[in-house]
Amino acid sequence: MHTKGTCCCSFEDYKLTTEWLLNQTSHRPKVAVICGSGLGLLADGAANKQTFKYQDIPHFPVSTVPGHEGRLVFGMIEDTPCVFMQGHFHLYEGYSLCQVTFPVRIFKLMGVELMLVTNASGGICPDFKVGDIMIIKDHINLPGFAGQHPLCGPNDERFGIRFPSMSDAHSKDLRGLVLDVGVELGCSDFIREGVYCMVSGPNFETIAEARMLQVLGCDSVGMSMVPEVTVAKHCGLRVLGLSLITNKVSLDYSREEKVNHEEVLEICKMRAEVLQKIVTKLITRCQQQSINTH
Ligand SMILES: O=P(O)(O)O[C@H]1O[C@H](CO)[C@@H](O)[C@H]1O
Ligand code: HPA
Repeated sequence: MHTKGTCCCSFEDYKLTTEWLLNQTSHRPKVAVICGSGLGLLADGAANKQTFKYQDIPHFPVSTVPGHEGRLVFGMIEDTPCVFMQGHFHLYEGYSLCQVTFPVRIFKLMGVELMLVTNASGGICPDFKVGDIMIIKDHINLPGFAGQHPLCGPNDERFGIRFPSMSDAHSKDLRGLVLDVGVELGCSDFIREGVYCMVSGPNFETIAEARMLQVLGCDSVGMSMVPEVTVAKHCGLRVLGLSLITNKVSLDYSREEKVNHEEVLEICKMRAEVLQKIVTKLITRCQQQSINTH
């Protein structure tokens, strides 16, 4: 029985979904890629694909936001077995954080070791331009400050410890690797690094809120990713986050432009191909490194 404020998913739920998937596919993914708004194309580079609609997977939430296809795609990037989430879940859709992060624990139980998260966000750092790709160096869990935290409730030691450290949530090695990959692909000009802040949404920020976030040290703001990263880190996955700057957040009352989701998707479409190249190369490099270090 679940009590108020605790996780709505039991270990048996996670196990059932994992076993269902493992029975349906012979893929055994080592890398999971969560594709943010309009970035489902990241799965296109995978070979030997097998796709499941979220609605057909037991206990899986479904995507309700345009730009989130709602499909789980298994496939190979060179020699690395991967799983791609074409669309993820948000608090503003009405999901609990336990539902939002449900797939992460499924990945863990399936044997995934590395999770790459992508998303769209609004640039707060004045140096950022629309179309920049921000390597997430760190994050601020703003809903977490108000008790909206995916690890609230009884701790399940089978996944991780009660008080996990988050000071190294975003792998330093992987961040360095993205910079190298950026140089190789000739796209260093628009690769940045910064702090991502999660807000619950669904409205875009007021100017006063945006100014507050800037004072707090946020370089970009979005409505996702932090719960997934927190749960991934809790259960021992390596994590790398990449955020596409799709708009500049208004910090000035005289600015007339207003952001909208269509514009966000448009920029994602424009950058999806290069982001796909970065993700593909990164996965290949990780595979080579693990071969070299074993
Ligand atoms: O974080 P993702 O899902 O990539 O998308 C971002 O873009 C949407 C708003 O346009 C919100 O969902 C926000 O979080
Ligand atoms: O400006 C933004 N704010 C919050 N979330 C977002 N996702 C894309 N752009 C934004």
